[in-house]
Amino acid sequence: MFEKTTWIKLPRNVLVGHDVLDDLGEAVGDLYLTGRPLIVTSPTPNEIAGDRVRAQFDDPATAVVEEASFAAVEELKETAEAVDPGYLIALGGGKPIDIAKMAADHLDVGFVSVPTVASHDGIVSGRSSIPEGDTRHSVAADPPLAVVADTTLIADAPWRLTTAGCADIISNYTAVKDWRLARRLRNVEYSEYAGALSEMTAELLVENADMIRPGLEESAWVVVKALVSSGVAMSIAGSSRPASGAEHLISHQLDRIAPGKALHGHQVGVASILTEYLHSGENGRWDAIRDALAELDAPTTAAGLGVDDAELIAALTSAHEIRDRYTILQGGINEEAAIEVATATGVIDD
Ligand SMILES: NC(=O)C1=CN([C@@H]2O[C@H](COP(=O)(O)OP(=O)(O)OC[C@H]3O[C@@H](n4cnc5c(N)ncnc54)[C@H](OP(=O)(O)O)[C@@H]3O)[C@@H](O)[C@H]2O)C=CC1
Ligand SMILES: O=C(CO)COP(=O)(O)O
Ligand SMILES: [Zn+2]
Repeated sequence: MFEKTTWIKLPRNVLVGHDVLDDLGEAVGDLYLTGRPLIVTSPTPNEIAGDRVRAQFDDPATAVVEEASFAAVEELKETAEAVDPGYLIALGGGKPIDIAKMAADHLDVGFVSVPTVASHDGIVSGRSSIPEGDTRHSVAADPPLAVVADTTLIADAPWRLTTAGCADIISNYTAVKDWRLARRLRNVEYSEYAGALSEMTAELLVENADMIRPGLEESAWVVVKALVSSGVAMSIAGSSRPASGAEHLISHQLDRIAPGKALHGHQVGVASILTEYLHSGENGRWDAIRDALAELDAPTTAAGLGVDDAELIAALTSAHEIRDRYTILQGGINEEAAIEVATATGVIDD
């Protein structure tokens, strides 16, 4: 008997473009939500865009979060108890978006994502990534009901955050390779639709890297659309598999070994060079990944990430220990082999 069920949760309204922040009220109105909104933001986006958001709603409440942590999620839930919001609006980068996403899930209310940076695909996905001690927990939650991404604001945000978002998308290329490998060797559930969408999104960014430039609104638009596609791929898969393979494991280990030194997207980009080499050898597309990252001003080396060669090697050799997710690193890579791949790809010096 056929017993499979699929439940794909996707945002209903996605607005990306020039000054669309002023259409937020209309996009939210179209969702038929009731009650007052609680706007969850952090200091800079609150200063840049908080008043423009508040002006579009009756009786909005605001919570400003300073850090991403489980304590911040609990604090937000306490604020929500006092405010009694009908829904949450997250305004800012990954920090307020992840906290609002998780709190909304616990409170059983909807949430709307209003990214002011394009730093990673968490701005549209159904996953929160919350640091705790030296670990980052990837927690499933409902994706946003709507995403309103104002390219005017995003184009003005620090360029390094945008290049991190680009690198997070480029890393989908190796994430999908790991997913396919896991299907072949461990029969893990695989979605052709999610895999193809994620892979195509990464390919498009690699091919068009030279057209993505700082301060250009059109570039912000291309990057946000790619992040939306990546989020949709994860929603179709019902997991982060289409966008998170061994390169993400290496990055998660770098978060522990060398915390706070580099942005998530930059770490997964460099790690993707390594895992592509491991998948396909010297004739693989690791150099196309490296060249696309370089074209975008994203780091391509350990030094570019601000981490020591030894820290990079430690992350690479221990990445397989942290998650039950079959990848090219299953069983681990020893130090000698790790140094060889990192040297061959120029990620560490000879
Ligand atoms: N859910 C997921 O899949 C993933 C989640 N993450 C999580 O996301 C977080 C990192 O994301 P990131 O977006 O870098 O985090 P932040 O929200 O901290 O944003 C980065 C910086 O940009 C500032 N900022 C925001 N908008 C603007 C703007 N328009 N102009 C200028 N500055 C701006 C913020 O200011 P301020 O300091 O005032 O907030 C902050 O200093 C981490 O908590 C990480 O764990 C990372 C990867 C994946
Ligand atoms: O960063 C992500 C996808 O780009 C989320 O992946 P994780 O499930 O590894 O946290
Ligand atoms: Zn990522």
